[in-house]
Amino acid sequence: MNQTRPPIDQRAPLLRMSHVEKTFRGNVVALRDMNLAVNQGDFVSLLGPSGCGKSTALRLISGLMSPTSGRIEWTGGQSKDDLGVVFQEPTLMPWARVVDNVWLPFRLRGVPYTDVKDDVLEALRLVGLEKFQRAFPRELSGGMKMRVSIARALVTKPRLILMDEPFAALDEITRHKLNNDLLALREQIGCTIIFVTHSVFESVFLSDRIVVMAARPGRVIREVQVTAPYPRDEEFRTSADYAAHCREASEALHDAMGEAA
Ligand SMILES: Nc1ncnc2c1ncn2[C@@H]1O[C@H](COP(=O)(O)OP(=O)(O)OP(=O)(O)O)[C@@H](O)[C@H]1O
Repeated sequence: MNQTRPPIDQRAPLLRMSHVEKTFRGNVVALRDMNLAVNQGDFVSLLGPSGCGKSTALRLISGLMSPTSGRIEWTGGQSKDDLGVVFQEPTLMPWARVVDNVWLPFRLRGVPYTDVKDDVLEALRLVGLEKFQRAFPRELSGGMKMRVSIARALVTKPRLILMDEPFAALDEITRHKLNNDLLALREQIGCTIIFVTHSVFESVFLSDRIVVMAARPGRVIREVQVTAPYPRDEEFRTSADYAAHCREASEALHDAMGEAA
């Protein structure tokens, strides 16, 4: 099913971080006065130098950690079905078949496989792996393992998918392919994504909003909107519009690095 997304300035609010601070033991201020509003259907990239708090922001949103101060609020409150998470490593269970890895979020909630078989197979179809449902992770390439991880994140149809540098460890060609496929997937299911990356090129290709962060303390210093329409394909990757957005995001990143103490 293809989803139509409202224009970027007309989307309904989903999540808001207001004046969030996170201080770790030893007085490490990972984030200070972090403000971020995410709306339904957004593809937001968090782009910034190493140590600027991108992963900390994701962990706070996921509820794995609590902020030292400030608020993180979900429209309509948060439930356990609201989040899917994809990490840099696919984190699959090596002893379990693909289909059982994707069933995991349901299994953890005590939902039998037979109740959600259609959802599991649909998630595998969306990532192009329906023929590999009986395979074990060791039989798959790095890109295929990442697709399983993405299928597991979206199988419960979460309101928000968090992706922490999911393609950083993959070769360039696989990464481009997965970037293309992720956008196609988003067109089909209309999900909202927060995507952490170090790569200006990847952030411009994927996102409609790039939130540029600076370090020490981690905070948002600028937002770049990528106004190019979707679907985006190889033609966009070689266009003047893409190059112009990459330049704008690079300059913002350069400023962010200059702002680090
Ligand atoms: N559990 C922790 N205890 C202490 N300090 C931490 C902890 N987690 C993160 N930090 C510190 O907080 C800061 C932000 O870390 P974080 O991993 O969020 O940055 P990042 O932007 O995701 O970095 P990278 O791009 O290198 O993954 C860093 O200075 C890091 O050392």
